[in-house]
Formats: sequence, structure tokens, C-alpha cells
Amino acid sequence: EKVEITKEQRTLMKVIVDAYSTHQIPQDVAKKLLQEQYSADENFLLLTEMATSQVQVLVEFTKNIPGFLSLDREDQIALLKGSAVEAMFLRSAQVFSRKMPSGQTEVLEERIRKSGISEEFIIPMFNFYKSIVSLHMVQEEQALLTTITILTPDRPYVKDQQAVERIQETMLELLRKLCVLQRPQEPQYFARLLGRLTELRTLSHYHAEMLTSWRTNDHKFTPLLCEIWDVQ
Ligand SMILES: CC(C)c1onc(-c2c(Cl)cccc2Cl)c1COc1ccc(-c2ccc3[nH]c(C(=O)O)cc3c2)cc1
Repeated sequence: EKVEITKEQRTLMKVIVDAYSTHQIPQDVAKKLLQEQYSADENFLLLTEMATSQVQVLVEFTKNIPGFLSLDREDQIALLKGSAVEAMFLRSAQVFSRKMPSGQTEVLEERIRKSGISEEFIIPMFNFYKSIVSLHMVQEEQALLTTITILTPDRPYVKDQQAVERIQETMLELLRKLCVLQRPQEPQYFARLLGRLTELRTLSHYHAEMLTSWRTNDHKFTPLLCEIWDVQ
């Protein structure tokens, strides 16, 4: 059928992509990936700094999602806490997709591999990164997929799931149209994107175990990460 993006959808798309590209980890923080030493402790500290900065960026981005701020305040918090890890997997995956000129990609991979994460989590984590890179998503798709992840209605403690579902459905419809228009020769592409969201949930469960093992080895997190991940 003739798929068309309406004027409202184009406006919605612009708001989301502008917010997504505006709110990025500051370059001086990202550059630290290249400068500091390489030891398991140093890598952990750097990744903690990246994650903390990424959460701040994520909160600012989320506030720009049309409709998000009109949700119940406690539900806004529940959505952020429930989606932070998944949104950060998507965001850090973009570093691997961009093949950074300055070698940040290799450095980020190296630091993640050597930060006290056990091999049983490293394997699915980098399989996920590879699967995201192979999709060659454009920025509109990355921004919408992150938005759809944040607006997942069945996160723990969300009271008004219908209200979240209504906004998420708007984003899903927009992403569906974009995929059809962007990749007419790949009718399954939209389904493949949504399949990544399922994989993200699995990674989110692994992540809870990663946190436990870091804490067992007496690794400290920042106050913001403790709050968003309910640790300490
Ligand atoms: C608290 C730390 C140790 C942590 O715990 N889990 C994870 C963790 C892990 Cl490994 C994997 C996935 C998710 C989490 Cl949430 C992390 C580290 O998390 C991040 C690491 C890097 C980045 C990130 C995001 C965007 C970036 N852009 C650039 C740039 O150069 O432009 C660098 C960069 C880094 C974000 C989170």
C-alpha cells in the first residue's frame, strides 16, 4: 500500500532526531577513553564515568520525547530506571557502528573486555553489538528505536501502562513507515529492528548479574548510577 509520512509525523521525527543528536556524551569525556591507562580498575573507572555521563544525556533526551513529560511523574522515573541499561547498549553500539577515526571503537571494546566482566556476558554483549552494526541503521532509526525502548509499558512499577502504550504506538507506527520507505527491498527490516529489542531485554538481565559481580569485588558506582540501578 502507498505508505506516506504525514506532516505531524515529520514534525515528531524532527523533534526526536534533533534531541537525539543534541544530547551526546561531551567530547572531553569521550576522549578520556583514549587517554587514561589500561588496567581492569582504570577501565572500570572510565566506563563508570561514561555510563554516568550517558545517563545524564539519556535523561535530557527523554525529556524531549513528545508526551513523556505529561506522563505520571513516578511512571517517568520507572521508565527511565527500567530502560537505562537497554538505551545505553543501543547508544554504545553506535560507537561500534561509527568506526571512529580516532580509534575510540577499538579502545571502547578493549576497555569493556578488560573491566571485570565475566566471559559469559562478554560473548552475548559483543554478539549484540555486531548485530546492531550489521543493521546499518540511519540516525532516524537509532533515535526512534531508543525512544521505543524507553517507552516500554511493562517496566516494573509503571502504573498507567495504557498512557505509555499510546505514545509508544505512535513511535512504532512512525518507525514502521520509515523502514518501509527507507528499505523497500527489505520488507522484514522493521521486524528485525524490533527483534533487537528482545535481545536487549536479555542483555538487561545479564547486566543485573554483572552489577552483582562487580559489587562482590567491591567496585564502587557513582550516586547517579546507584539511584538508577537501585544498588548500594
Ligand atoms: C558502570 C559501568 C562500568 C558500566 O556498567 N555497565 C555498563 C554497560 C556496558 Cl559495559 C555495556 C553496555 C551498557 C552498559 Cl550500561 C557500563 C559502561 O557503560 C557505558 C560505556 C560506554 C558508553 C558510551 C556511550 C556513548 C559513547 N559515545 C562515545 C564517543 O566517543 O562519541 C563514547 C561512548 C561511550 C555508555 C555506557
